[in-house]
Amino acid sequence: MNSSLNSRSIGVYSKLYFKERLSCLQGDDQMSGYLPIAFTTKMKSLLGEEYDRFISSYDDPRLYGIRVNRLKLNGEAWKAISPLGDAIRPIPWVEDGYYYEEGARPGKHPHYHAGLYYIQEPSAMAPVELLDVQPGQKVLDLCAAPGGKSTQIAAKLQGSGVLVSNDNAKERTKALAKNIELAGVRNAVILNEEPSALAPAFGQWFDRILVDAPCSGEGMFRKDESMIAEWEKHSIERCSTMQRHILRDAAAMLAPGGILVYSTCTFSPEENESQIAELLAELPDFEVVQVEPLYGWKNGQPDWAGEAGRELAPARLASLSGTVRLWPHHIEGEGHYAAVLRRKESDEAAAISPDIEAQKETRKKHPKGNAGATLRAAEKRGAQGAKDVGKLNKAPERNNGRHTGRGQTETIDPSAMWLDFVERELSDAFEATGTVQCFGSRVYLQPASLPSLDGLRVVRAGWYVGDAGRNKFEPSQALALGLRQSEAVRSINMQSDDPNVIRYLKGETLFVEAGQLTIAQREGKTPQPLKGYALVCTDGYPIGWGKYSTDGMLKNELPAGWRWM
Ligand SMILES: C[S@@+](CC[C@H](N)C(=O)[O-])C[C@H]1O[C@@H](n2cnc3c(N)ncnc32)[C@H](O)[C@@H]1O
Repeated sequence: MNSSLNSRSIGVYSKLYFKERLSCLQGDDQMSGYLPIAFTTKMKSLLGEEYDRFISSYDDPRLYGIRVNRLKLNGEAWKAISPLGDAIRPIPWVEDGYYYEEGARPGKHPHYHAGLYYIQEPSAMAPVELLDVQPGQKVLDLCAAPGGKSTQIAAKLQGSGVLVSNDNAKERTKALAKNIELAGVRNAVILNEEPSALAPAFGQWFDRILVDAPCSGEGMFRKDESMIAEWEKHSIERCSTMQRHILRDAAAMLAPGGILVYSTCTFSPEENESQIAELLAELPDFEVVQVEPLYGWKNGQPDWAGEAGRELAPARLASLSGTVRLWPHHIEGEGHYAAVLRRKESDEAAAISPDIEAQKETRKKHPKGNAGATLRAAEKRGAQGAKDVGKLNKAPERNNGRHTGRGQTETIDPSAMWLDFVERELSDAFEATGTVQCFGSRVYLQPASLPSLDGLRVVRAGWYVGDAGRNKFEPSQALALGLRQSEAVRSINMQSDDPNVIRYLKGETLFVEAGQLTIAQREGKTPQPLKGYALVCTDGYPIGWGKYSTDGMLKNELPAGWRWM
């Protein structure tokens, strides 16, 4: 790589260059004319004669993608009920991913509010496809907000196993939680932590880890012009330092034989091949799993790995060609990079001769990224075994006492109230998995076998099913969206083009004939009265709760933050 174009020179890039027109471009509206000169100069040097094709792709219209949520239905079933069904094309690298046309506005359809799909840039769907997630596995999505890839992972898990979704930005975890709940995920835990805090808590616990790293975002310039302005703020050098630390902590949590996918939406080699080369030099028990560059994807570039690459044995350096680059001039999608890494099984690791010298050198240079130390701490903690998550110290217990009227206080047990709700309001089809965990009056179903979350910042300790405050159990929106229609005792279904659906989504009260309610029959139990919670559905998929009263009124229980805007 040309040394005059390293990350330091990018730092010198000045705002004066921003939006300056490149002399070679014609036409006033061309986006390529607004790219930072430091960026285009560097790309020219990297791409050589391919550069012209690359840069003209910035003047192509941006692409729009949608991924059908296979936790709820598959692509064929969705196409059969969706007005978008005829106007979409499959994205070749993702099951049930589709391109849709600009102006289709899938976010403004009731199916969006039922969590039937996630709107996601087509290339951004690639990393999870490479992660090879299988039902039952323990999966960590380390940089997860706003949750596109977490919801994709959850669909691969099909409700079994555990998804731990983490992001260190508190504000962004709100969108993460909402998207996971909208998708109807039952087996996720959402955390708001630095990776260095997670590694000691989990040890080598995960079968699969996704590091969708914060990056300089060069691959998103066409999709989102604001990324160009962000580019200077998140300089390549700053990003690559962050990535190095995140990747080391992630590596410390991968089980032997496990797979870690590292991905970015940027082109800079410092954030891509160099990161992987450094990791390979430092951790001899990690290897690159070769990805076949199908669909117009291109090989990673070992010769772009820079200094880190020179420290690697030739075969390990060459293995970087098995990482992939998604170029906007070769595929219908934005720019991405992905590397699939595997941690060798313990017996394989013992047999390899580590690049010891390279490892020592790298540790000297990046003392904070010392995965070995983190790992030792993690192993120590792992040996303590799982503790009762009820001791989690982030959600202080509220006073759940209530007066009995006899001068005594009776303690309300939120978990008993949940079980009572299950008994009364959910049908025989409902099968709860996980353990009931209560934090204050909030009740969660937590995936079994999770290590202790003590001391961690927990956003959701599992599937948030409801709140037992105010002397009654109120089912959550997350419960509604995670259920199937048949799992509720009472439900009402409306076609998505029924104006009452939008009225409901806007928070209005509906009037419903008793005959429109579906009441589930339960074996050996007296039939439920018409009055009570009803799961409101569109085209057979839940969108929230209503409370039915016998005068035909369906009181709207949709929380304000979930309403149609
Ligand atoms: C590329 S975005 C992730 C997009 C997400 N995977 C998705 O598909 O919706 C990178 C994320 O990394 C988060 N992040 C930045 N530094 C982090 C760190 N040290 N630990 C964990 N997350 C971090 C950012 O807040 C941001 O949400």
